[in-house]
Amino acid sequence: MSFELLSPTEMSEADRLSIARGPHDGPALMRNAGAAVAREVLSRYPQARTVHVLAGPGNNGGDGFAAARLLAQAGVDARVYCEGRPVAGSDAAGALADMRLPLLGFDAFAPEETDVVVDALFGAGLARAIGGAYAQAVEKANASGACVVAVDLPSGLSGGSGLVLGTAIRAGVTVTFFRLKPGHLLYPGRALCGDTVLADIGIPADVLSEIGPRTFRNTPELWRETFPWPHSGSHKYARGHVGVFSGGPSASGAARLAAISAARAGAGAVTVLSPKQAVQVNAMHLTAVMLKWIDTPEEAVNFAKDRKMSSAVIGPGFGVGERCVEFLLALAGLGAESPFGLVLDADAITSFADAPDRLFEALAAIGAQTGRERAVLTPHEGEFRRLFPDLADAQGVSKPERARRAAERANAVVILKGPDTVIAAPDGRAAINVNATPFLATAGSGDVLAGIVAGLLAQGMPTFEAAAAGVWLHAEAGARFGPGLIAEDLPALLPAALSELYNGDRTSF
Ligand SMILES: NC(=O)C1=CN([C@@H]2O[C@H](COP(=O)(O)OP(=O)(O)OC[C@H]3O[C@@H](n4cnc5c(N)ncnc54)[C@H](OP(=O)(O)O)[C@@H]3O)[C@@H](O)[C@H]2O)[C@@H](O)CC1
Ligand SMILES: Nc1ncnc2c1ncn2[C@@H]1O[C@H](COP(=O)(O)OP(=O)(O)O)[C@@H](O)[C@H]1O
Ligand SMILES: [K+]
Repeated sequence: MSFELLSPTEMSEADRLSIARGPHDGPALMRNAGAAVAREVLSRYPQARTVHVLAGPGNNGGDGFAAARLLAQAGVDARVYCEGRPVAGSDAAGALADMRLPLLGFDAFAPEETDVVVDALFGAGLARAIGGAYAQAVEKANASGACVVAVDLPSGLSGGSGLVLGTAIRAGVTVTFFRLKPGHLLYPGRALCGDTVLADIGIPADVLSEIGPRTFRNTPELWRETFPWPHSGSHKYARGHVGVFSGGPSASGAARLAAISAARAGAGAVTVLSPKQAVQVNAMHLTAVMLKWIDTPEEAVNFAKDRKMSSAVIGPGFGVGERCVEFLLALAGLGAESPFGLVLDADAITSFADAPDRLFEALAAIGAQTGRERAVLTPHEGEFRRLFPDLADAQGVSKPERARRAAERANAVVILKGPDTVIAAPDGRAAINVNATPFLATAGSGDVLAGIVAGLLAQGMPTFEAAAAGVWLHAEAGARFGPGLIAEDLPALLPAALSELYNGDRTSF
């Protein structure tokens, strides 16, 4: 499956460019869309005798008319309900004229549990909250227990943001066209779509070069070419050296989780940088990972320079406060001689809650030194709110857009975590992750993610790609375990996920 995602505006641009280039005009695209929906209904629900088609006033309704015509031709009892009529001369009006089935009002809509409902009320053109008779029809469909096949999007779901406007239909299957939309992958939308089927309706892929999509599904195709596999001439120093800052004696586990994960992700060397009081406890638990006693920011910077550290993780278990701020500001000065990647998680984010601009300025300095942002922030929604309170509360703004604005402001790649983790870069690229499992919601899981990303950064992978690959690998590892997963399990699950990537076992993800 392709990885570009199109906003409703970009999708209508794709329609427009495709129609301008031919060979399919608007009515032909609509017939193809209707045929894809009818095909899905007939193949999934061969026993269904009655199919209720809810048609809206725009082209989404037009797809519904086109599907109803084919369903009736196939011998199905197709009943079509419509309140407003399509605008005269529109493609939808043409599809209605071709359909030749009676139009019923929404009052007559009373689906049984064993029926199928085709939801063609609103798709890309949903402009405001659904209300009135449309909302009642949506509620009736949801309450009926009938299987719903949504055309393009479950009605009420915003294709751009994945947010619900007013109310929304709950679909068992969603048939969408040409490319997926962000709303199919972002919650709550993802949960409303059921299975999402992507249908080819004849729009040529080369329209994308003119549209230039900036939002993607996070699949290996997005970053595979930049993945840092070792080659025959590699030696451990060429594979990067990661430093992971440890907290005190009662908070050192997070750093060790991040450290072993960085090593599993392929870093040639990993050192836990530990305060004196925690050196002993760290020493008892580390084998391949090295250990260095570091008490001051100056010692950290000197060690990083002497031992050619190429990335660092700071935050997990480190402790919130001025000490963390001082370490971070010192590390931000690295990178003048060679690229230095910095992953900021947990306490390193929270430590700047009172003065986010201080952090953003420091990260801008890294960018200025290395020519590109080399820092990654990994907030969950709570941590995001501490640094970007205005963006956290922005009404109706999608998760990718919030992450993008944050990335631009922070001069860093932002991994905004959750069931639909978004990775965003200051240049406007954003990827939505789709392979996670809820079993990843376990203490320490975020520390593992921070370590994986640092491991990839240390090997020279570009920042956005390293962040996206790290999120994918973390989720893939979690998905391989399932129930009972704890964070300690994750590093040992990485080799299988990496092998699959390395061997190219799966050609499409
Ligand atoms: N172009 C093509 O060739 C192809 C397009 N395709 C299909 O077209 C779909 C997009 O069609 P679309 O742009 O007409 O939008 P659509 O989703 O039907 O809604 C717009 C209508 O709804 C109305 N409306 C909006 N919100 C409302 C609300 N809350 N409550 C009440 N009314 C509301 C709005 O009215 P207005 O806002 O103007 O008052 C307008 O009348 C796309 O999803 C795909 O299925 C495919 O066939 C492939 C080829
Ligand atoms: N419901 C969920 N489904 C999938 N992944 C989830 C879910 N909840 C959390 N995660 C993932 O689990 C990880 C938790 O990280 P974080 O909240 O930082 O935990 P911790 O600080 O305990 O390590 C993140 O990668 C996040 O995306
Ligand atoms: K719909």
